[in-house]
Formats: sequence, C-alpha cells, structure tokens
Amino acid sequence: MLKIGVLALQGAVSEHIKQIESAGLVAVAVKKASELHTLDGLIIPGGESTAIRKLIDYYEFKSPIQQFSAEKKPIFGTCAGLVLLANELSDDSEAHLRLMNITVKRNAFGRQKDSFETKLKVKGFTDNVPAVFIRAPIITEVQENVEVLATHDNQIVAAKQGHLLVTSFHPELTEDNRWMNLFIEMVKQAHQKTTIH
Ligand SMILES: NC(=O)CC[C@H](N)C(=O)O
Repeated sequence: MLKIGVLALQGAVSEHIKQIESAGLVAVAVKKASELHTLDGLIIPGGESTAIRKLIDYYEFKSPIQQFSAEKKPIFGTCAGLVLLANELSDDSEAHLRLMNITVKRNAFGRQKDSFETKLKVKGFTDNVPAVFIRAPIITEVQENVEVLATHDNQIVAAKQGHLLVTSFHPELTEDNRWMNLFIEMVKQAHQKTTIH
C-alpha cells in the first residue's frame, strides 16, 4: 500500500494525516530522516518556515529531502512548505531546500488580510475550491517547467513542477480533498514509473 509521510517537525501535521488516511493510504508523521526511504510521497506542511528550517537542520533532513526529490518522488508543500521548496526568496534571504523553480514572497497579504478564506478557480478542477490563507506567501516568479494552477488577485498561489506541488494556502483545513487527491495521483504515477523497468 502506498505510504505518504508528513514532515512532523512543526506546523499543521494531523490534518494532512487525516486526509491521507481518509483517502485510504497509509500516513506517517515523519520525525527522522531515516524514515524517508520508506515513503512514496512527502508533504511539507504549513507552520513557520524559519522554525521548520531550523529543525530541518537540527534533525539533518536537508540532503535526504533533496535526495528524495532527486528520485522524482512527489513532494507537496503547503504554505510554509511552499516557502521551503522555493529556489529563491524575494526578500533576498537565503532560500532553503531549493527544489522548485519559483521565487516566493513570504507573508505577502497585508495585515487586514492576514488570514482569510476564499474560493479559487483551479486549472483542472471543475468547480471552485475553498482555500484558507494564513499569513500566506505568494509566488512572484515562475521559471522553467512550472505550471501555474491557481491565482488570487492576480497573484500565483498554486503551482506544479513535475513531481512537486505547492499551494500558498492550507487545503488540509477544508473538507475538500481535491488537492490531496491530485497529490495522490502524482504519487501513484511516480510509483508506477519506478516499478515498471
Ligand atoms: N500558514 C503558514 O504556513 C504561514 C507561513 C509563514 N508565514 C512562513 O513564512 O513561514
């Protein structure tokens, strides 16, 4: 059975676990880098990217996650997870995992809109999808091979690059499981590719 891990260093872990399990897959809260090789997909959740980064360094997750990605195993970054995956940060601070061809601006919505809920039109989904934004980042630039999946107020808030999927918002905080289903499809396809030689 396919297994999806949620990086469980800080942030919104249990909601992702519930969505994975309700889709009938095995979910693991990942606390050690040695667990990564047992997984078919990884979710990097929302939280505080600077705090998660400190823990990534402390628990020596950085190169194992980069290796996981090099094997084309799918990774889904939500909110802080998106910040962590970016190649570049717009404030010129040092980027973290540098896996995805995007430039990201942190906390991009002004104070009044610090947190809000809206409905997004998403490429490939028939009806609009509810989205919860919490001190959310935006993608200010996409580079090669990145497909924009959704915008809000003309800002890019969801994108895909091959085996990498990112959202500025928190799909796990809604009852709508379409983002999780999309990620699970990516995991299934990647799994098929590695088992057919
Ligand atoms: N909800 C979130 O994940 C917030 C992200 C946070 N503002 C950051 O930059 O890390």
